[in-house]
Amino acid sequence: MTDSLDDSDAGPDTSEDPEYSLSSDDDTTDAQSSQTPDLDDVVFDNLDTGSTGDSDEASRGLFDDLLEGEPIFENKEVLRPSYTPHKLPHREEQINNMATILVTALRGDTPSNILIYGKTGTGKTASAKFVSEELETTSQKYEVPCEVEYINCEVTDTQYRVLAQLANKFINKNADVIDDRIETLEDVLSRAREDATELEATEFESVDALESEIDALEADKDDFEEVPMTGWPTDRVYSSFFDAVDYHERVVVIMLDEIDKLVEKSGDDTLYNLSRMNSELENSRVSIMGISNDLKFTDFLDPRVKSSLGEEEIVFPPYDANQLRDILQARADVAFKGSALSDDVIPLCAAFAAQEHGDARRALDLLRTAGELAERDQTDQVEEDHVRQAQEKIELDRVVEVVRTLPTQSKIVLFAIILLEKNGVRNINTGEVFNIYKNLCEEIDADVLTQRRVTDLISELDMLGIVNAVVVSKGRYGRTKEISLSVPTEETEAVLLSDSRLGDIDDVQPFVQARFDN
Ligand SMILES: Nc1ncnc2c1ncn2[C@@H]1O[C@H](COP(=O)(O)OP(=O)(O)OP(=O)(O)O)[C@@H](O)[C@H]1O
Repeated sequence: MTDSLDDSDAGPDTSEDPEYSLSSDDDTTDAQSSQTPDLDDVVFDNLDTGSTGDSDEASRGLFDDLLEGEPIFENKEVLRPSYTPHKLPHREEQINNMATILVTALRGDTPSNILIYGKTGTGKTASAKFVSEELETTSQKYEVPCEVEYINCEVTDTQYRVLAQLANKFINKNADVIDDRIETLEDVLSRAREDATELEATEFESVDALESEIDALEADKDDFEEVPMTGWPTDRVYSSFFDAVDYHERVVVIMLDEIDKLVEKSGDDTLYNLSRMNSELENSRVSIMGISNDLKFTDFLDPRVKSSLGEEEIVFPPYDANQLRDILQARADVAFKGSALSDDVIPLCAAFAAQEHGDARRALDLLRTAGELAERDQTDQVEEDHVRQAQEKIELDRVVEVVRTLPTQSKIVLFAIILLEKNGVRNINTGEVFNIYKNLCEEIDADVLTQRRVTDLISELDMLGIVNAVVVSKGRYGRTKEISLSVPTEETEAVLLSDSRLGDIDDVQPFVQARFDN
């Protein structure tokens, strides 16, 4: 098809050419437009402007350039957060501790509840998932019923949702178990109808008994009603979950990742209910594995919940630079082509991430981004400089995300600080920020908060690392805050102005002037 077009005089296929469709729309009547288009005209139009050639070259160049460089990556996926590694260096101790506690489940007993603590990126989720998979595999091997259910409480953050999600998981699992059982029994039934001695090896005394067991199983299946994601009273959701879990003998480990988010959002009722279930369950046993990066969240728990949940505690300390090197090296061996990394790359990524409280996620992000930047440069080696650029890029991305998601009032306060800095004001104080803030609010019709609230918002910006506010003593004039920006001015301003409300402010100069008038 392509060949015949190239060789013929008809010119390129214009069916998707925007120029063509524009001109035919522009000046044709309905009657004309229903006629066969005159291809020759279009071809000549394009030839006149020379646009076909250019755009072909441009679109060819776009991908050709990128493909030309030796690819650096062998398998980039292993550097992504979604990848679950099978080896977790420097977490042997924590993994063994978890396994020692959970092995009880394989003996058919209830394991103690476990609380896992550690800062972000210290491998808590990866280790807990690894142990769970091993636990489930071993339970299948020894035919001891043991199941692990994972819930991310950042997403599923109310008692209703947690219980409904769990209920539905177990309802579905029960349905599978029931279907299997019915299939087996129906098989026996059909053989028993031919030959009654087939029943001798079973627990059924007659074909009737077998039939009524199948009917009972069908009825059980119908009884399990899926829980809707809203609308039921919580008691009903709880009892659905309870019945579904207790349907047959098993040990269930409920893994609640980011458990602090659940407590923060909806208190400790869920944990209270889950932790007292075992005294009422007849067939099954439930054990909870909570994961948190907030060491203090248990302070908000009812003492009974706190002691039950924290039967066993496992701490995941931050990684140091050497440990991060090992983690990166193991992944890099799979992710990159043989000699794609220069010697300094892994130590530098590890050193940067070690400064960030030993976060393996950050280290892996850095390595992946450095690789992508090198790929974009079309070099065949990732160099130290790519890591430095990656560090800046990740930091900027973080700032952009934090600033973009600030509430409008905080954005106005931050904009006021930026305006002051851009106009060369040094040692900015709260009063100056407030004056400009007030004017900006009036301009965009936003509510004006009190100076005290604005001071709080400045402290919040400080905590987010966007501004730096230090309290300085002015001797007998008391104390004041000196505020400066901790993030790049231009980029932050651009993010703020992309907010439709702030973007409406055309000329900011009068607002800065206003600080001298107040
Ligand atoms: N010891 C390790 N070996 C290999 N990869 C690791 C190790 N520790 C963490 N990682 C990787 O680092 C990333 C973050 O780990 P993980 O999600 O387990 O952290 P976390 O402690 O649960 O963090 P958060 O509290 O933010 O959820 C994942 O991509 C994980 O595969």
